[in-house]
Amino acid sequence: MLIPHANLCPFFVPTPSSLSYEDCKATADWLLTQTDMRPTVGIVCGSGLGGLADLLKDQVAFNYKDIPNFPQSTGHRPLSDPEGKLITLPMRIFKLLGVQTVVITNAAGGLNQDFKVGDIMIIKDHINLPGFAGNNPLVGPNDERFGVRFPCMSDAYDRDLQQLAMEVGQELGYGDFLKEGVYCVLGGPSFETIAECRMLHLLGVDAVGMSTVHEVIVARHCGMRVFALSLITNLAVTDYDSEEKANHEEVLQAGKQRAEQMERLVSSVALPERS
Ligand SMILES: O=P(O)(O)O[C@@H]1C[C@H](O)[C@@H](CO)O1
Ligand code: HPA
Repeated sequence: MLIPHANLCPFFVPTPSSLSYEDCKATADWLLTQTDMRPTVGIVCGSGLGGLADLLKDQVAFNYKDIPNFPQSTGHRPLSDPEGKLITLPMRIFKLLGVQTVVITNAAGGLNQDFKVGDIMIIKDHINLPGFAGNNPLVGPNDERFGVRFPCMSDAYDRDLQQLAMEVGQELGYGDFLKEGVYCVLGGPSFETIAECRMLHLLGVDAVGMSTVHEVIVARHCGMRVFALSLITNLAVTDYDSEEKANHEEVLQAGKQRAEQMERLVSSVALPERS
């Protein structure tokens, strides 16, 4: 199953009703009545990377508005938008559909000095910076039917899938632009200041973005394997003399230029029967 993802809403505070087991089960059960397909891989597409959907054969597509309890739209939300509470709901629906592996892609700004625009970074770990201030999607009552109260995150990103992606990437001839690193999420929607980029660099962050981490936390909470890639669409500005300015058009453009390779890598790692 494949969906586009929403940005992190920094003031996201889940309420029991927004994430109840019963809501998710009703949604999953409805989807299962609509198709004989039983997905084992769930894919969340990042900015400019929606072309992954075209790789799927025998597609069954649903309008979000027709799916019970499903967020009506995703994408860029103002901080106060209450629908932002629902960004991780699809992970729990994936789980109840039988999905075992979640693949997430995103666009990100490169902080590692060795990174170039167009590099693909296999995410090996993350920093949930908003989480330091209590912004964690698991805040609130815990439903043990999804997972434990205090889930481990030291194994958030599946190491076997990371290694497989490195090997497959080398075989595909992607060695020059395939990297690995730590992704840090910020709330957005504004891009970072120069001082913020410098701070993130000092913290050991390789790429910065506005998504993915909350989905990863919820996916791991309910026991799915996670594989995630960042496309480096721009280089974060750390120099006050620089004329560079991050902008969304540049992000989308870089996404288009590397879309084919991203799609091939994802399909080779997660959907080997399709590649
Ligand atoms: O793939 P995502 O949505 O994480 O992409 C980044 C964050 C913003 O949505 C957008 C900014 O240009 O790109
Ligand atoms: N910062 C945050 N999010 C991003 C960036 C960035 O530089 N590029 C793409 N998404």
